[in-house]
Amino acid sequence: MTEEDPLSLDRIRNILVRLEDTIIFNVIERAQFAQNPRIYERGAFSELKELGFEGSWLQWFLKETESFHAKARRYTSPDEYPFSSGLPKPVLAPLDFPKILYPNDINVNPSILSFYTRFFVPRITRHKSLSLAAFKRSKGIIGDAEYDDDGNYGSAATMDIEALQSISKRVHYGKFVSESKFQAHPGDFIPHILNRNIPALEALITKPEVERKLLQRLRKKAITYAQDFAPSGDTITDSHLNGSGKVDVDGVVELYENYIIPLTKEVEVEYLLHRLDGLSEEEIDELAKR
Ligand SMILES: C=C(O[C@@H]1C=C(C(=O)O)C=C[C@H]1O)C(=O)O
Repeated sequence: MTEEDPLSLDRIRNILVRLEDTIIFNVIERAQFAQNPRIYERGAFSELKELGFEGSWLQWFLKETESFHAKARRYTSPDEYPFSSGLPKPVLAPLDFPKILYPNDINVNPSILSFYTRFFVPRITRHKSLSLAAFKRSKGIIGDAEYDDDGNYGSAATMDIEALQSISKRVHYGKFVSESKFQAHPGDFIPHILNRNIPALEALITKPEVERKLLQRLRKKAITYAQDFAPSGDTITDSHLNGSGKVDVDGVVELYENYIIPLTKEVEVEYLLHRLDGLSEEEIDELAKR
């Protein structure tokens, strides 16, 4: 609310760079626990059914957490999106945010939640799940009981929520990126919006060099953050190389390359497809001349 130019593309990109650190550290924190697949299964906890909640442990954690955040007006901010529906109204009047984004109801959190629980959590917790299985075997526990579950349901779900919220913020920032690019060259976008030419819009918003540099920077960050720095200042262990690092470096890079970046671009294009909704032909012509 205090930025001179809230739609500066450089400023928006700097926010995306900072969110890389947040996402990596949230992934490191989640990777300290086993997969605990039970917390993602709907109806797996009879205790929740007795409370009248039919979803998964994580969905219950999300609903309870986001209900409080909704009362505290978190979701009146244009860069915060809930995963749950049916949330209570804020107890405070919404802040008078400047109207930076064009009105829209784009929320891709259902896709983020599905990808995160089905593909990403098993990937980043693999190391911890395997070491847990080895420990259980040493105690004579074999078969399915060896794997995946260390009972840290509350800690794992808490870390999941932090990771999901940071990924959601990052992906939905695609709206600010799109508004910035649209306002810089509306005439480039308008014909393709009117023709709903999605490939042309994708080509206009895609910046391969920005993506290439991002993935390079991300790998360096993940390797650095994954290292265990000896307390006495001895040589740094290359734990990320022998697989015992605090984070799956390839997993973080692939998360961005195969999911976060493509989904961000889907949000950018979806936002553009609705950027002219409700405008008259004269208003669109005026925009095209700018
Ligand atoms: C976010 C932008 O738009 C696109 C998406 C990117 C991403 O998700 O990291 C990077 C570059 C672009 O292809 C941008 O131009 O900065």
